[in-house]
Amino acid sequence: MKKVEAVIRHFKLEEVKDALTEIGVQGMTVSEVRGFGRQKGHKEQYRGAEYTVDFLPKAKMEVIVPDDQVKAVVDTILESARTGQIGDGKIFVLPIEDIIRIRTGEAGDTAL
Ligand SMILES: Nc1ncnc2c1ncn2[C@@H]1O[C@H](COP(=O)(O)OP(=O)(O)OP(=O)(O)O)[C@@H](O)[C@H]1O
Ligand SMILES: [Mg+2]
Repeated sequence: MKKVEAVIRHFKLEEVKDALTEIGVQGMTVSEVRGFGRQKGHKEQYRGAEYTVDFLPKAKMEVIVPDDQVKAVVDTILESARTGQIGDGKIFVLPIEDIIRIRTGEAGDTAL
């Protein structure tokens, strides 16, 4: 299992969620984050306003999927989150050791 973590633009959240749901993703966690990429200190557009602050608000999406679904998930995020402008975000893929469904105690793949 892998965790696909994507830092994306807020306004893309629904579109990315819908696209991932369509390819069979069963669950996800979303949070509000702030960060910067390689244009640190430069101006970037956010909801029509220009920001010069170091930390820009972004949305972070976390999805745990079986190894054989990682490529489809990454490709889907690439397609649905991209505008082509700087600040589109980034995708991180991390190994996941285990996952346990609290209600039933099921572990591993069956707990996804
Ligand atoms: N190396 C990194 N480590 C952790 N978070 C990062 C890293 N790079 C980017 N991020 C996160 O992703 C968000 C968006 O990054 P961004 O898309 O600006 O990356 P970039 O490398 O500057 O690419 P681009 O040139 O397309 O802007 C940042 O605000 C930050 O939250
Ligand atoms: Mg950037």
